[in-house]
Order: sequence, then C-alpha cells, then structure tokens
Amino acid sequence: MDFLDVPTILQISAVFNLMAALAWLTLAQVFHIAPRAGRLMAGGHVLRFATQGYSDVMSAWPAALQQAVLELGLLGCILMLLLALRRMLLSRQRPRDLAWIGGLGAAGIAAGLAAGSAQAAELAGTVAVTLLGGLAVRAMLLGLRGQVAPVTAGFATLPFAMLALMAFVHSVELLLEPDWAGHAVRGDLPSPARAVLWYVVTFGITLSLIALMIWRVVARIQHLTYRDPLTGALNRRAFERALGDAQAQLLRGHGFALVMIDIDHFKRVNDQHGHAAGDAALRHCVGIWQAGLREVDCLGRLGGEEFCALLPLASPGDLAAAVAVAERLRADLQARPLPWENGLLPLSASFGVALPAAGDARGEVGLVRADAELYRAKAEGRNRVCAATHLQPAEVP
Ligand SMILES: Nc1nc2c(ncn2[C@@H]2O[C@H](COP(=O)(O)OP(=O)(O)OP(=O)(O)O)[C@@H](O)[C@H]2O)c(=O)[nH]1
Repeated sequence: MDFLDVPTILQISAVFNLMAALAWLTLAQVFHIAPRAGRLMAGGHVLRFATQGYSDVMSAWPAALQQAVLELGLLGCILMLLLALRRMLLSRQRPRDLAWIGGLGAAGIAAGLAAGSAQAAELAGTVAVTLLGGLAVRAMLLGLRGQVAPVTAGFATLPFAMLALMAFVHSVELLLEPDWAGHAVRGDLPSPARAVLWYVVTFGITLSLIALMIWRVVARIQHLTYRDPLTGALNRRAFERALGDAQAQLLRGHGFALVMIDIDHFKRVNDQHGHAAGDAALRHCVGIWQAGLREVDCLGRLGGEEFCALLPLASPGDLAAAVAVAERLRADLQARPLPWENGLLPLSASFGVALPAAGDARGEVGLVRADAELYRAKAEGRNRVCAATHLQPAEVP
C-alpha cells in the first residue's frame, strides 16, 4: 500500500462521494425515483465530500477544530443515510433514536472542541457512528426480513455491520491510546490500509442502498402490473395467470378450489352513499378477505364488485374445506360493517365455490362453475355460500 497515502485515499473518497451525490440527485430530481431518499443520500455524500475534499484548507486550523469538523461531517452523513434507509425500507425506525444519538454525538464533539482535544472530539464522533451503524444493521434486518432471501439480506446488511464494527474498534483504540495530548488529526483513518477499508465500506453502503432502491422500484412496478390499484387484490390478468399455473399443477396432483365472490346490493352503496363509499367498501371487503386467507391463497378482482379466490387444497377434491373458507369469509364481512361518516354500513357478499375440471388448460371451466354457484347464492337470497357438488367437466363457453 506504499503508493497510497491517507491524503490521496481521502481525495479519491471525496471524488467518489461527489459522484455518488450527483448520481442520487439525478435519480431524485430528473427521474423522480425515490426522490426524498435520493435527496437525503445526495446530502450525506455532499457533507462527506465537503469534509474530506478540503483537508488541505483545514490543515492550517487548530487540531481540535479540524477533528470536530471531520467528525460532524461524518455524523451528519450517517444520520442522512439512516433517514434515507428509513424511507427506502418503510421502516418504523423512530427518528427520536436517531435524534438523541446524533445530538449526544454532536454535543460530545463540541465538548472535545471546547476542551481543545482532537482525540475527545474523535472519540465522541466514533461512538455515535458505532451506535448509528448498529441501528442501520437493525433497520436493514427488520426491513428485509421475509421480503428477500436471508442470504441477500445478509449481503445487503454486511457493509453497515462493517461500519459499526470498524467504528467500535476505533473507539476502543482511541480510549486505550495513552498519549491524548499528542493525538494527530487523521480524520478517522489511522493508516492507508484502514483508509482503504473505510472507502470499501462507504462504497459497499452506497451499492447496498442502490440495490435497495432498485428492489423497491421493481416491487412497485410489479405491484402496478399485477395488482388492482384500488383494492390491492390481483388484477384479472394476474389472477388468470395464477389460475393457469394452478391448473397445470392439477396434473401433478395438487388440487385447488375457486371461490367466486360478489358483494350484495353494491349498487345501493354507490347510489345512497356516493362513489367514494363504494370504493371504501371495496377496499374494506378486500382487507377482510385478505386477512382471512392464507399466504398461498390468492384473491383477484375480476371486475366491478366481483372477486375470485383461488385456494390450493391439501387434498384434491376437498370441497368441504373450500366451503369452510368461503363461509368464514362471508361471516367475517357480515360481522364487520364499513365505518362510514360517523356510522356503520352493513355489507354482505354471496359466494360460489367449485373445483376445477381436469383437461381445462386455462381453468375457465372451474370459473364458469363457481360463477353458476354464485348466481345460485344470489337467487337463493344472497349473503350465503353455494357449492358445486357435481364434478363433471362443464363445457367451456
Ligand atoms: N364505487 C365503485 N363502484 C363500482 C366499481 N366498479 C363497479 N362499481 C359499481 O358496482 C355496481 C354493481 O351493481 P350490480 O351489478 O347491479 O350489482 P349489485 O347492486 O351488487 O346487486 P347484486 O350483485 O345482485 O347483489 C354498479 O353500480 C357499478 O357502478 C368501483 O370500482 N367503484
């Protein structure tokens, strides 16, 4: 590492931070991708650039002042990064925690500066960065849990864990350093090797955040492509795709049932309480039904106030199990009226349950059957479940 000294690495890092700031700003301002998180990230990188890129200018200042400026820059940068992370992960990280750690860190740095001790200022900044790094690790692990594979979550979290670990090790070193008065200002980079490591960690954090942002954008696009924007249920196209897949699995012995659902007298809700109430009723019903279904089940909005649930069955042909689920969904909706304008709007729905037919590539026969049962439920008085007990394949219309 002879060819690289700490000031050179600092300058490389400063240029990297400037480029990263420009990239985040472009994404936020020009492409409107994660704009608030992007602006926070750009702000963090600019702070880091400003404190790293002007070390020559600062070299004439008193040591404690130089150190305090460097530490405040790093602290501000990490705080902005954590705020951006909070937005990207939609995490419930309390800003209060960030505020008190940041505030105590800044107060410690100021105290070090007042005492004329570069080492005390550095120690305060490094301890705060250790704690903030720990919070970042926690936010990443909680935010990604169940959303991506554990290995992916581990890789994405690694740079933050390295940041916390390196800051912790450096805090201990500073505490143990015998000659506080002779402490030289080196930023947080005691050697070229350590400086390179810091740079790699900064780079890793930036990459991790870019990956996080891409993941969020892709998830959003998928949501827009496959979901009904009003209710969040699968749209017709996505549901038909799921039905086609389930139908293919039928040949391998994995059975499923279809539950066609139609809200009763929905026109009255619109006519008597307005379209907004109708929309709220649709969201309310889907919220209740999604909560009553398992993760493997899927609920699609086929149009208007008509929905269909696809239920994989543990034993193919177990119509009774599907009827029990439909009955539960019916009872749940009946028990939970829609809160609307200081009152409660009672809602109910009719359900038609059917099993799929073998040899029906796209699953349309099952849908037709479930639809026929739904109409029977309507005709028999609504707010009930009817099921097709016959299993002969129907004709595809
Ligand atoms: N608010 C709202 N209304 C919708 C939406 N899509 C369809 N509708 C309304 O849903 C109503 C469906 O009414 P109908 O098909 O007569 O059915 P119904 O009143 O539920 O009667 P039954 O099904 O026989 O119990 C129509 O008034 C549509 O305008 C939507 O996205 N939002």
